[in-house]
Amino acid sequence: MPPDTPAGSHLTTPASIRRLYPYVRSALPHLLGGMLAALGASLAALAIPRVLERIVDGPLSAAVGERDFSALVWPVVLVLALGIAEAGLILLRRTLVMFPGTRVESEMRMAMFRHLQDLPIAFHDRWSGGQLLSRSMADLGLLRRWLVFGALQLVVSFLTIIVGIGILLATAGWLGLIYLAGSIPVTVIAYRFSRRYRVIARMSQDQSGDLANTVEESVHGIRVLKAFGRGRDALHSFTGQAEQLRQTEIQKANTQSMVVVALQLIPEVTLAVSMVVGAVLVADDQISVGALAAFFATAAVINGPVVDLGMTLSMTLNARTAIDRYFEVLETTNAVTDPADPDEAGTPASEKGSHVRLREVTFAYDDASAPILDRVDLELPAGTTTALVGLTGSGKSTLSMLVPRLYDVTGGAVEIDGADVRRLRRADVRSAVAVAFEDPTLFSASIRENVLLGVDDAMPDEDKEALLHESIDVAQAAFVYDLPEGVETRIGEEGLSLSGGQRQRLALARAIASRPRVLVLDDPLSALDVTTEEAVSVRLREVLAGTTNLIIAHRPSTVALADRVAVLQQGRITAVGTHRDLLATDPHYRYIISTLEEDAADHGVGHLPDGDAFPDEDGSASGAEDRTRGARL
Ligand SMILES: Nc1ncnc2c1ncn2[C@@H]1O[C@H](COP(=O)(O)OP(=O)(O)OP(=O)(O)O)[C@@H](O)[C@H]1O
Repeated sequence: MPPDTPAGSHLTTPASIRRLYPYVRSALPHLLGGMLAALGASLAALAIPRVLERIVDGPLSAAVGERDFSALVWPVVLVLALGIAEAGLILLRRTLVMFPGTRVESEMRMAMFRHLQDLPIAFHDRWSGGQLLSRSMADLGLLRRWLVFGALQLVVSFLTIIVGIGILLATAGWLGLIYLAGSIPVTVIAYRFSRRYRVIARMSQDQSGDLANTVEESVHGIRVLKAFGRGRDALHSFTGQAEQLRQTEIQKANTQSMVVVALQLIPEVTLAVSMVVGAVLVADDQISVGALAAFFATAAVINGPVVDLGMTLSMTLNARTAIDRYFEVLETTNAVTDPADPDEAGTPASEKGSHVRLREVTFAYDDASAPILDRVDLELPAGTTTALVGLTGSGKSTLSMLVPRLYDVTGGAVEIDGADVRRLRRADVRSAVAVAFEDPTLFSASIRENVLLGVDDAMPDEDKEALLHESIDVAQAAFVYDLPEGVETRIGEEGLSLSGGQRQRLALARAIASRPRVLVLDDPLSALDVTTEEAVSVRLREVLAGTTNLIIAHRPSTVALADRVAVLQQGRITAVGTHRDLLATDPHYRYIISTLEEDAADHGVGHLPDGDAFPDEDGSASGAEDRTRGARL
């Protein structure tokens, strides 16, 4: 969810808009050119009445009297030229601003995407996808339309009104003053409208973000909704939100309509009053007929921007809301950053991977009152495999995410080869540590691209090819060769066209392919059937032997992959040892294992592999005896 007090809401509209400067800087010459063209068009429109005045007071009366129209030719040509110039300048304005407008939109969108990629997981925990989607798509589209049309229109309208009233005051005396008086209620109405509309515009754009989020969640979770027959409930909740948005839009339209009506009415009333006063002034010979005609023609030119003011202002306020919403994301500071003077990544402790140490690590989520991890001490010697076990919700996944610095510790330190991960470049940490998450997310790309995601782009193609097939082989994901285009097959959105076990094996292949010095596997075999699990385990053991591994285990068979086990209980590591020792000495471990065994038995998976067993510290197998004890306890 976005923050409660939106950043930028305290700013005035000009101050909020000024934040666009870095993005529109390069487009400013074009935008200013467009503005000058629009202004030129307005001036041309304002000049036409002046020519009309001369025609009416001069050649027209003579021409009508003498039926000789030759004196009208040049004035008419001038009016025509002014009209053509106005049209040409409008065209020039559109041409000048169109291209830079789309460029600004696209650059702002890319900046947002870059920032979203950079922001830590803690940010994404708080913000919904729909809100981010609507800010990077709908809001920026709105902003572009305002930049190429609304912003220019606002400035040009404002200047046209000022210059037009100035002309009226200078040329039409009392009539000019009447028009000026009419502009006072216009200003008051426009000001009150702006205050009210701004609040509704914000509400509407936030609600459409929430609606986008509901659509995204329902589409994402369509299987669950269908399976539980909850489609109707989802529709009901969607309808509620859509109705709320509709009501806000109606409120918005009503507010806009009222101001449009007022802004239409006031100039008309002003003109009616002016007509009466003008007739009296002409009758008293205080002004000429030509001057009266010029007054009405000028007033007609000014009335256009006045009547459009409601639309121009609402566009500007919508754009201001879009700017606020955009910068709320963009101005979110990243707490997980590269240090200004990063240390060089330490030399790996051994050829078999890095030495990882969690030193007095404490961690609390942003919105949590109590820490999840409390002064955790854990060492992962190079080349070893440690299984992390604990009851559900004990903080295993949380701990695993501290190693690649997806979150920063709130106390203590995570060290890789003696270096605090916060002192290293994030790219160095992430190339040293690979993670396969419990929920294997795959991208809408080919199998090859998904598996080689973490592989250095500079690696020669033939090495990449070998790595791809080796990783697929280790993860027992040979099913990919049977897909229509083998490893080039594109998998659907987030890999939904694959089964859970297939996705999990590809995620495992991806983690293995990046050849990390530290491999973190969050319950890597949870979606596999017994046979596949055994096959993967056999091959995985070979890979694990060459790196430092932390495996979160929810099945006894996953524990069996490890040399040693660490027990997480109430935010602390309470015991570390071999499975055998812990079974003998640690009651909480015995309890966990018996729970895991029961779960495994209930689901017919996760049994200890045949002919294999928990290795002892010296690598020897502890055998069936332990399994029996584990199961019994
Ligand atoms: N993003 C988050 N924001 C706030 N709290 C969270 C977040 N993620 C997890 N938690 C909380 O942290 C605690 C530990 O969660 P975690 O997922 O690390 O446990 P776990 O041991 O991996 O659980 P499981 O075995 O069920 O996967 C839980 O109480 C959970 O509610």
